[in-house]
Amino acid sequence: MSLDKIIVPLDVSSKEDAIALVEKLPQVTFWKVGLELFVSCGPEILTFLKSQEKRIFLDLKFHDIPNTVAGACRSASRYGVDLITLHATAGKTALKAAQIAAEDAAKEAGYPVPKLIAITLLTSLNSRDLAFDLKVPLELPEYALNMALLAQESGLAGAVCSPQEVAQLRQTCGNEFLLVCPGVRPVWADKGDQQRTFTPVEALKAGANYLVIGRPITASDDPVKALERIIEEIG
Ligand SMILES: O=c1ccn([C@@H]2O[C@H](COP(=O)(O)O)[C@@H](O)[C@H]2O)c(=O)[nH]1
Repeated sequence: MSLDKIIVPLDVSSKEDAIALVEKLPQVTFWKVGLELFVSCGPEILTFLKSQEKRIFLDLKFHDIPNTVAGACRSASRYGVDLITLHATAGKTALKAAQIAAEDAAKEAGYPVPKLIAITLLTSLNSRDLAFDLKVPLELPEYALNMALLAQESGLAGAVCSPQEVAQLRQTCGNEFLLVCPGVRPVWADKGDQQRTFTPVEALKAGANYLVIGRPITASDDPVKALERIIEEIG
């Protein structure tokens, strides 16, 4: 069912606002907790989501030295979350250490091992940003693919990529590799700061496992209708 493929970010600044959104959209089973909410209310929001039997994408995008990234993934894996993000640019040693730490911690806590997924290149960046600001001498699709392969070679379950790169990553990384796509915009929605977008239908056709769709739903005057419209479009 298409609703199972949609992850909605709780990009709000308080636990009360987050709970109100979860209650407004009871049909959503998979929620994303990102930096804004986690920094303001901490793990309490994870406890709430677990109590509602929701799946949790903990999107804190860890990026640090191997010992620190592994420690963060160890702590995060004790909450029983389903997905955790870290930046592929932390490097192979950090990604491998994070995977081992997550496996050990989840087992100790009695939870299934969360899937670690690596950020390839933020969907708010375009080719110009990559070439001129970040001074990366690779074409954007090649860079994103290299980051995904780095994650795969390090034993991670998947990657976060723009829907525009998902077909290439799916072809190279195979069907078992999880591809989670933010930067998804129905034609009627504002793109905001997202640079590399596809519609929900295009992203799923290209091979995405999950679509992260935030503001088109959560910033809409009627989030319930906006979600229904997206589900209808996906069919
Ligand atoms: O490359 C990335 C990685 C993460 N995100 C996160 O996804 C959502 C997208 O929200 P929208 O409102 O649909 O733009 C947001 O929480 C980001 O932190 C991303 O956009 N791109």
